[in-house]
Amino acid sequence: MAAQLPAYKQSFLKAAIDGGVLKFGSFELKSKRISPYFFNAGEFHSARLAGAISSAFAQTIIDAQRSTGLDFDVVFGPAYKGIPLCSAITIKLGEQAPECLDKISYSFDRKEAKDHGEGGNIVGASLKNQKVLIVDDVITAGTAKREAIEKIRKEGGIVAGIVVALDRMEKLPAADGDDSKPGPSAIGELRKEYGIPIFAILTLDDIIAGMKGFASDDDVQRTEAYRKMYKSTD
Ligand SMILES: O=P(O)(O)OC[C@H]1O[C@H](OP(=O)(O)OP(=O)(O)O)[C@H](O)[C@@H]1O
Ligand SMILES: O=C(O)c1cc(=O)[nH]c(=O)[nH]1
Repeated sequence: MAAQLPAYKQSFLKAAIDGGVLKFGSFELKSKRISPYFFNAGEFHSARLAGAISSAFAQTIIDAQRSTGLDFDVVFGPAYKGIPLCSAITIKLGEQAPECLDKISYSFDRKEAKDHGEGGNIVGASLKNQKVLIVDDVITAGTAKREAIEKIRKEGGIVAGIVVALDRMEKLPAADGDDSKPGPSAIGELRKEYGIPIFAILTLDDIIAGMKGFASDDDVQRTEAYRKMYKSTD
């Protein structure tokens, strides 16, 4: 286990490993890259694991509030994996910081607009004129995060920041499709382009340090080779 990590990150990494959230093999990502590892936040479904992931998010958010002044009204989870996250994290924040019980809410989007009943794309708190914190499982190329930012802005919200469980530390996909060239990070470009802070509970470096005790040498080598190929220059 990565010894330098704060205790709550270590126990989150342990929960991800023990809960089978972190898998090794061959996985096609949203970006079309083929990855030897995959972080499936859908596996955090038991009461124990849902508690573990929401606690780690709440701790990361509270640390960011203290250290950077992060301020928000609504916790927004992009469909689909962001949906249970935003709800569980909001409940956990209310428990850990009771002063925010009546101050913060959650909200999420539908992948397809609903054309009956209340209609629309957003479920939960209105985003209009609200400071919105996006929570999601993973950041790879930043495509899903860009879509979420644009949706929130369209609804009149102000994006306050992003918190993810895992920063895969990857470079942006190359415009010419040649992924072998060095490139800037997806996370750094989002920070610059939108002027927002982005926080992660774990990074790929933490995972590689933590997997050494339990994964096969072959999986460690393939994950290190993937990091070498796709890690950003910043
Ligand atoms: O493009 P990025 O911002 O780097 O993020 C990669 C995202 O892609 C996946 O979501 P997907 O859109 O496949 O939806 P899901 O939540 O339904 O799995 C995954 O869950 C990450 O959230
Ligand atoms: O980039 C993705 O699509 C992705 C990577 C990952 O580790 N986990 C996930 O759910 N999606």
